[in-house]
Amino acid sequence: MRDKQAEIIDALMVKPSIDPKEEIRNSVEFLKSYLKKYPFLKTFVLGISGGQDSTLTGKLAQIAISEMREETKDDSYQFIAVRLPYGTQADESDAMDSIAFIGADKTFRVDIKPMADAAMKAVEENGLDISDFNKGNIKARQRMIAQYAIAGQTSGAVLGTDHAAEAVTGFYTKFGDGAADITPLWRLDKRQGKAMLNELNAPKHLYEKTPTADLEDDRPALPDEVALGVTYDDIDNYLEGKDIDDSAAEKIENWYIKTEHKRHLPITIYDDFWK
Ligand SMILES: NC(=O)c1ccc[n+]([C@@H]2O[C@H](COP(=O)([O-])OP(=O)(O)OC[C@H]3O[C@@H](n4cnc5c(N)ncnc54)[C@H](O)[C@@H]3O)[C@@H](O)[C@H]2O)c1
Ligand SMILES: Nc1ncnc2c1ncn2[C@@H]1O[C@H](COP(=O)(O)O)[C@@H](O)[C@H]1O
Ligand SMILES: O=P(O)(O)OP(=O)(O)O
Ligand SMILES: [Mg+2]
Repeated sequence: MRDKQAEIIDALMVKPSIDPKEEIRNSVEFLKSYLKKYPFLKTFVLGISGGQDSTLTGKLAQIAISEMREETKDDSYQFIAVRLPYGTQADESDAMDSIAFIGADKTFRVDIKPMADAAMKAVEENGLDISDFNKGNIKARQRMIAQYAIAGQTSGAVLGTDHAAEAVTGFYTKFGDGAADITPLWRLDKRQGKAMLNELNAPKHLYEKTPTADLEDDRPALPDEVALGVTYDDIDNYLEGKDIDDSAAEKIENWYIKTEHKRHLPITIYDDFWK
């Protein structure tokens, strides 16, 4: 194994293989133990896009919340699924299938288009042209603003969907979808998440679909693998300690090094990870 590969696997705590049933239970118990530690927290809030990661995170959260309700007889424990389209969303039906599979207690819908467009316009009044790529990150941050507003009103915690196969390349918007209170998938790679959804009898089309951040107007539904220049198969094999092509391994390591700043809180004078 490459030295950097061993370092990354250690940092992201990825296992070479998992028992899906066991990891489902670990995640649910983790979420429940957090609610028990902080009893003022009554809801989990999560954006549901219709993709693999939010489907899995949402299902785990709903199981945890349902068990809490059952065990405590406190009906204020609720899972809140949040639809966050930018105007219309081409794969809206997948998002609705995901919410139906999760069996979400509540579903809210916030169209982020007016607020994202207003933020763009207000910044552009300073003579700056915001690129379509940068606008994509504004959309991701507006989604997180909406989720925190809902959590603030419902004694909630915001869940994030970050997992090892995204964390390794820093493939998320800093303080956008990268901002959350609890990340139940952290440690898992993409195929391990798929195996857990299979175990949970999720509709196959929700975890066999092509992963996309779908943030750009000019390149709708751009596959993550095209944006990254490396496949999730390679990323998963790398994270599971297997040998992959040197060129793919180098790409992954370059992404990891370039995005190190995203895996830390704001840098202070005492930090030295970047030196
Ligand atoms: N999960 C997903 O699929 C998903 C979701 C959202 C975004 N994305 C992708 O993630 C990427 C996000 O773009 P990005 O990474 O350019 O934007 P970003 O906003 O996440 O990070 C860039 C910002 O980080 C800061 N920064 C950059 N280098 C730094 C450094 N060395 N030290 C400290 N701060 C630094 C700067 O403020 C810069 O504007 C895009 O490719 C987008 O498509 C993927
Ligand atoms: N369109 C969306 N509606 C609700 N929630 C969304 C939407 N797009 C993204 N999200 C949330 O952000 C994370 C990260 O998305 P990526 O597809 O990985 O970029 C996603 O899991 C949702 O929670
Ligand atoms: O985060 P999601 O749910 O949108 O999944 P994916 O990243 O696979 O699109
Ligand atoms: Mg997605």
